[in-house]
Amino acid sequence: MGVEVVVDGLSKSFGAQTIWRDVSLTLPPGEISVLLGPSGTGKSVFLKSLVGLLKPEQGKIVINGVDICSCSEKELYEVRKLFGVLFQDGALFGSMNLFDNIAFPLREHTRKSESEIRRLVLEKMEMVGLIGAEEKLPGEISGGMRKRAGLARALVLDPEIILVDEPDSGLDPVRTVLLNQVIVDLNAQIDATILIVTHDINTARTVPDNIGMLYRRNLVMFGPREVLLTSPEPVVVQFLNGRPDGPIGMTEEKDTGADELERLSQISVPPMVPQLDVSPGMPERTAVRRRKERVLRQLRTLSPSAQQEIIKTLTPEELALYGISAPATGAWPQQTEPAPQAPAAPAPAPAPLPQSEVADVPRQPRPSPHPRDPEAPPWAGAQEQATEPVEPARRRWFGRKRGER
Ligand SMILES: Nc1ncnc2c1ncn2[C@@H]1O[C@H](COP(=O)(O)OP(=O)(O)OP(=O)(O)O)[C@@H](O)[C@H]1O
Repeated sequence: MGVEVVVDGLSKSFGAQTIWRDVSLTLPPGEISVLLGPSGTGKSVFLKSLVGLLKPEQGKIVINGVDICSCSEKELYEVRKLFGVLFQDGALFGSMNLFDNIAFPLREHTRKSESEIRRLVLEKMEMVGLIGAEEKLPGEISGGMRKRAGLARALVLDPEIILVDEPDSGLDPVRTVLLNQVIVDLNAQIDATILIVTHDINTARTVPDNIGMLYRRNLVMFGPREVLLTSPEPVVVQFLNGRPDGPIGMTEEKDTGADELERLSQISVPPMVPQLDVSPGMPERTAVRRRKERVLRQLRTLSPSAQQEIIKTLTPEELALYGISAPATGAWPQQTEPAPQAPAAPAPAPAPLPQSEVADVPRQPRPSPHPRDPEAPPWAGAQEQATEPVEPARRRWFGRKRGER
């Protein structure tokens, strides 16, 4: 299984330009996560920081117990072996055929025999559907094939963490969906921890287990996909609807008028769509089961709308197993804490949760479109207000507090 990546209080600047500050998140092992954000918010800088190509000024990135922000070069070299990276353009050598491009890391970093290299390269080419294209040069194939070749090369050293920078860039919507399917199938086969940076709304809605968003030098949120995909935060609503009006402008520093925010608060988030399933014949994604257990343990800490979406996906057996009662109108599911461990023998299944009851649960109140503090980002006030009814203790739907695991 892939390894966990713990990012804690990370800040990165270039000279006087702060790219992002105090970013904390955990990429759960073996799960697929997506990082969204408008152009220029530092998503690529974040990926490069994760592999140690850029050094953040503050914070930690802990992988297998090693903080790669403060470790020795030797330790960093070892940790880097865990990564496979697919860059935006595939980063293929134009003068090498696909076979040699994909074999390159094996020839550079291992002492494997040519016959073993051949076996491994063909295995990865098969995984991404490129068998038969071994002799092609990068310039002779489509953008989608180049991406898949880049992915095969990222896979060839059997990484436990795969970083994918804008897999959709330069691809038409169909090729993007096909590449997304390859990534989901790969996750099922090798169970690697995957982080995808993308602008593509469809990718964000259908591929990941978890989603985060960078905006105005902050990580707005990071958590189970249901949290962001049902969030009424103006920046999220604008992004997911691809609208010109809202806090995101052509320049990052755009000031959003109260009228514009008010208008945006009337627009609903698009309904959730199911995650991409694995292709027929592929193994199941074990990450799905692990994620479900993890998310159910933190269910009561999530936004009501996210809870509602998660509960909709549960079978009656799972509702019984996790002690989640069907939400009566106006009430949220009650769950005893600490979250229950799965009992040895499942309790008898209750009657199925009536769909009408799930649908009737009121959505969380829309936050005020007016931020409390003119310096604070637009979601800052909204988050506190919306969290209040869920639990008296301090709520965090998105991300983690510093030091929180
Ligand atoms: N090596 C560098 N030196 C100085 N500034 C840099 C460097 N790398 C990135 N930047 C700056 O960091 C900011 C964020 O860049 P980055 O490429 O990470 O954004 P992004 O969110 O990935 O954008 P896009 O979605 O358009 O690819 C930009 O202003 C960019 O100019």
